[in-house]
Amino acid sequence: MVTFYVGSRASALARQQVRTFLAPLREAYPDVRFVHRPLLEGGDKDRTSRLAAVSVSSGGSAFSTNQEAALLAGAVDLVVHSLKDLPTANPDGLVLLPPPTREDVRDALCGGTLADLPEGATVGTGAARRIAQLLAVRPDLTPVPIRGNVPPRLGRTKARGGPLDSVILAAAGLRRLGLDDAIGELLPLESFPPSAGQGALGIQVREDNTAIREMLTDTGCADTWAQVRAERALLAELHGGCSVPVGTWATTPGAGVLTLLGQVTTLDGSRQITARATGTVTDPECLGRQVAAELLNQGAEEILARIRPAARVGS
Ligand SMILES: NCc1[nH]cc(CCC(=O)O)c1CC(=O)O
Repeated sequence: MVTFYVGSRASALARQQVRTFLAPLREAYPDVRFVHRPLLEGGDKDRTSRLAAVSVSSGGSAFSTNQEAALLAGAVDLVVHSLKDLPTANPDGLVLLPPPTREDVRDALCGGTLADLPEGATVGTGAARRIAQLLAVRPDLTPVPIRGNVPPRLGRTKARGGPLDSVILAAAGLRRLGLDDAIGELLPLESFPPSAGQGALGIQVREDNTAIREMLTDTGCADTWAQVRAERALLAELHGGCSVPVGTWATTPGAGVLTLLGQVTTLDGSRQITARATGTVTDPECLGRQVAAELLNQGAEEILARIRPAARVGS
């Protein structure tokens, strides 16, 4: 019997994402054994994992470098990431495969609605993009930096006994964890375009692992794949990671059409640049570069250059 080892972070969300990803595969390949090997990342302190010591010095994301090292070392055959946590620079020897259909791409306000929050209300989010977008529509609100996994972040709201009026979280994570009832408002995509790849899984394998690549050739969603490639190409062109105030949202309305919205906002929300274009699903990177170029034409570099050294917190 063939066994494939599947890596992911050890959080509840990551475990749920692996279950969701593996369910159809387990059904389609009853003779293959899929073994989940959760692996703690970055700030995680689990000493029991024999893989926790493996690390790469590629300067990658705190959410993904251990996973990538485990893949390269052959300790796992495949890693299920949250795509938006994966840097756009691809480590040598690893490739991304088309992921399953993406979850809800929107950000969610938990604890009221934007219109109902009183003047000066606190909104928990550490993400530069979310802070900037929030202040662009409600400059009176008070962003409060929060970090950590989804459930403890949600626990910071007054509704759940915490100190904050509200928090912003990705709808995808909330839905995957069955926490949809905490959503007060799904933020409109035109003013709150998400992080590149939000709501999608990042399915990463070794480039030379033909067995698993063959098995997974037909399991991905072509529309999701075109969308996230365009979004990531836009982000890469702006040299952005997960810590810059860049929002991007691609759609595939049908007939091979791909649309892409890009948005860059100053951290205080006072200036916002938006660009959009339409292309084809056959060349998502071209569309991403085109929209990025339009943003740069409108002055995006000036905004990003000012923010880059200061921005540290992801999402
Ligand atoms: N940066 C943390 C992170 N990475 C992926 C998700 C949620 C799931 C997703 O967007 O795919 C989250 C939490 C959040 O932003 O609320």
